[in-house]
Amino acid sequence: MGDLLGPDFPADIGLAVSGGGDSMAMLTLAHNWTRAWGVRLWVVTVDHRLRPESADEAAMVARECAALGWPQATLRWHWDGTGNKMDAARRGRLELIGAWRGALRHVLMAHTRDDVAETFLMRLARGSGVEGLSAMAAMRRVRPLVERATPADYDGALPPRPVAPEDAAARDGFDILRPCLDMKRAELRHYLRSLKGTWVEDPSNDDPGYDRVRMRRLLALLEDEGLGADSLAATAGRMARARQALAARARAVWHEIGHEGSDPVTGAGTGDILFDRDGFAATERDTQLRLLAAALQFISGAEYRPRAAPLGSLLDRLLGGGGGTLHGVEARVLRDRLHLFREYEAVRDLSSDPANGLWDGRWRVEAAEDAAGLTIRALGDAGWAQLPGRPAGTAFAAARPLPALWHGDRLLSCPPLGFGAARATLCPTGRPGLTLSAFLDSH
Ligand SMILES: Nc1ncnc2c1ncn2[C@@H]1O[C@H](COP(=O)(O)OP(=O)(O)OP(=O)(O)O)[C@@H](O)[C@H]1O
Repeated sequence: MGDLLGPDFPADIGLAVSGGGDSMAMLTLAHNWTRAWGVRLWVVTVDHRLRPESADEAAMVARECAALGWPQATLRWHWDGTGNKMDAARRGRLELIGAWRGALRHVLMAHTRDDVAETFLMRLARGSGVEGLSAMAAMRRVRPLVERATPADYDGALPPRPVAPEDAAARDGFDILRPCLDMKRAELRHYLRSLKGTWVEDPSNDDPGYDRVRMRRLLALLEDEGLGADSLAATAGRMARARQALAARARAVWHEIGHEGSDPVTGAGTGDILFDRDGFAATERDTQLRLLAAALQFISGAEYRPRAAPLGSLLDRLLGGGGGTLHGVEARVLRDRLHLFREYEAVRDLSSDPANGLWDGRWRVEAAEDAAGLTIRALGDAGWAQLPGRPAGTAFAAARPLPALWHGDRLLSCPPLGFGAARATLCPTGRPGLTLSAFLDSH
């Protein structure tokens, strides 16, 4: 655990505990560990309210935490009935935990080696490549989705809040740590049983309607044939290392042929990504795809990598001298460069108050004067027409999606083009100062 947290780990650590065997075992392990290290645990349980027993399960976690002496909160989730239920629950859980965690920098989750093996099989069934077959990392950064928010519907204790919204803890999101990745589910259960610990069996873990449950059953059959969770997880681990090597190669190519966030002529920060056309064309296809996928996610802030088929066809079009849009990004060939910028359609209707967090999830815009009555909207056609002159080097199409400060219909400022007195800070995927190079690292 200490290895995962690093040498200067904080005194307060979050723990996501569902009441299932894995996370109850993690709670017990962490409890014993804290004795040696003087760490305080803050436990969170999300009651998804999808099964009648879920409230009792959360209450069981609350009782166990009270007995151990750790503060616990139960956050209630409301499903709006849209999307895939399990996927929606997982996202909703992360959002609620993000709002709950306050100033906590780390939240521990009890994913196990079996989870890695099941995920590997699920991805194999979809024909995934190195990316999808890579084992989940022991640490994953979650970007700040709901800065400064407090969960609306909860019981129990909330961790300390950040002192100011500008605090790094509030700004940079938090890390999910997975200390049980090298442990097997059976080991954790054995550990709990021997300590006479309590846990609940979630009946949906036996529902063959779920892919994961079917893979768990398949894994049990494979295990009998000598192809078990250990070997699958080991391969997934090797895939993760291969993926890191490929990412390192992409980063090296990026440093040779890439240009970030700046207008080719004025140097102003536009958040666009450009590649030298010849250098890009001379790069091997895997790296081209990796760079393109990273650039699309970096610009749009999308949580997921674009799908392989549309990504491949966008790459083919670019290599053939054409362009296209994907993932909320427009890609074009511009003389000797490939130019990727935010798709105007994706931001055309976004309007926000300068005081209200990030515009388009990636721009912080500060007005020079009193911001009352001002809005941030895309420059658009109307803003372009109000610019005092043609911005040197920025094409109309790439300028339209840039953030601008408006007073009604009057354009006051478009900071990325150097027009007006407002200031803008680019925060790709919600993180100020994130570079594509660093993004490729964690990608
Ligand atoms: N409802 C929840 N409330 C709090 N944390 C949760 C919840 N569901 C999952 N988690 C966290 O995410 C981890 C992985 O979730 P997953 O759904 O894969 O759980 P699992 O493998 O069934 O584990 P468990 O037996 O602990 O429920 C859990 O071990 C736990 O740390």
